[in-house]
Amino acid sequence: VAFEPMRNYLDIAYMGIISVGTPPQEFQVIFDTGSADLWVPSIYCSSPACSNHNTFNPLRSSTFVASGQPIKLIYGTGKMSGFVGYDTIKISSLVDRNQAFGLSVEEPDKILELATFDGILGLSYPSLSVKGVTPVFDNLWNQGLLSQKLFAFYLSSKGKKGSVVMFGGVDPSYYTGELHWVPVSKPLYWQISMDSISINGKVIACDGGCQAIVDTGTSLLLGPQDAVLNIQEIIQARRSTSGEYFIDCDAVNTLPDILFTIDGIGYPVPANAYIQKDAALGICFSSFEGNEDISNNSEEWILGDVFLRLYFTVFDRENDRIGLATAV
Ligand SMILES: CCOC(=O)N[C@@H](CC(C)C)C(=O)N[C@@H](CC(C)C)C(=O)N[C@@H](CC1CCCCC1)[C@@H](O)[C@@H](O)CC(C)C
Repeated sequence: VAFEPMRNYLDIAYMGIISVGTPPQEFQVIFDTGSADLWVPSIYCSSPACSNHNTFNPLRSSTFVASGQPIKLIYGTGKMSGFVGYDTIKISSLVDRNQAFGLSVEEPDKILELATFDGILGLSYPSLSVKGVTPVFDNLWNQGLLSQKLFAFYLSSKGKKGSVVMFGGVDPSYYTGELHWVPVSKPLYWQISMDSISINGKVIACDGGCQAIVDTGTSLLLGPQDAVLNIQEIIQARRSTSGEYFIDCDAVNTLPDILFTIDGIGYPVPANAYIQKDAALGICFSSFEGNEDISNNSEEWILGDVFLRLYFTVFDRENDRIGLATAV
């Protein structure tokens, strides 16, 4: 099992260090199960986001091979465009040779300029990656570097042991109880079927079942606008002028768990997880966010870091299933 330690940035993002090229050039990347491509900023990018981040210089890598293929990646927050190159990528003890990755030429969004990471390493299915590009995990597997075709995430909360993504095996010291396996419903994202979302035994969303994407690259819990509005009301969150929903911080002690039932098993999310405290401002916000991208009828949720801090998650490509267990 290869362990890649990650830094927890304010419970918003988890990033680890990889190196690209020979000799190695280091980058901080988000390990994102919600996308499938690897890219890093390059010396050919003049966006503000590139001038204040590490940039890859292919001219200084003896193992770099250019391809004329353009690449353009669009995320919920942020986008990049550039071109595809091949080089050696190092992730902890793993040496991923001849890996296709994006070199950015444009990174127009402010969010990437302010980001505490340089690039993104996607861990979703190859069907989600740009045409003809083999994702990192698939390349690692194809090179026989992993004993099992899976990876797992432990996302730390404040003051707990370090966050880590482990490749090729599961270290059971990161969870208690049993792993519950849920089949991937559609192998594009790490997508599963969810039974319901309830509070005090009453279904408040995902009534009759819905889809959920398990996404390490998303900070909060996203759902259809009106479903989320209903939850905001139930937890007495009030809309601020800036569009966020804030809650009386004392409510953490009185609001009940919200239960995400998946494959017949209930996964409680306590109020201290679905309420984010902004320590600096001393105010509290709801961790539920309406996703305007997702139409209200295709009830689809995104279980981000808020959920993943509570539940150690195994992403099993061998069996197209996700394992969930209570994180230590
Ligand atoms: C308080 C609000 O927090 C955020 O908006 N956080 C950002 C991540 C932060 C590190 C900038 C977020 O959740 N972004 C989601 C927003 C989306 C759920 C509407 C996203 O685009 N995540 C990216 C990965 C992000 C992209 C921005 C850079 C960091 C990695 C990817 O997982 C999704 O595109 C997957 C898709 C199913 C929605």
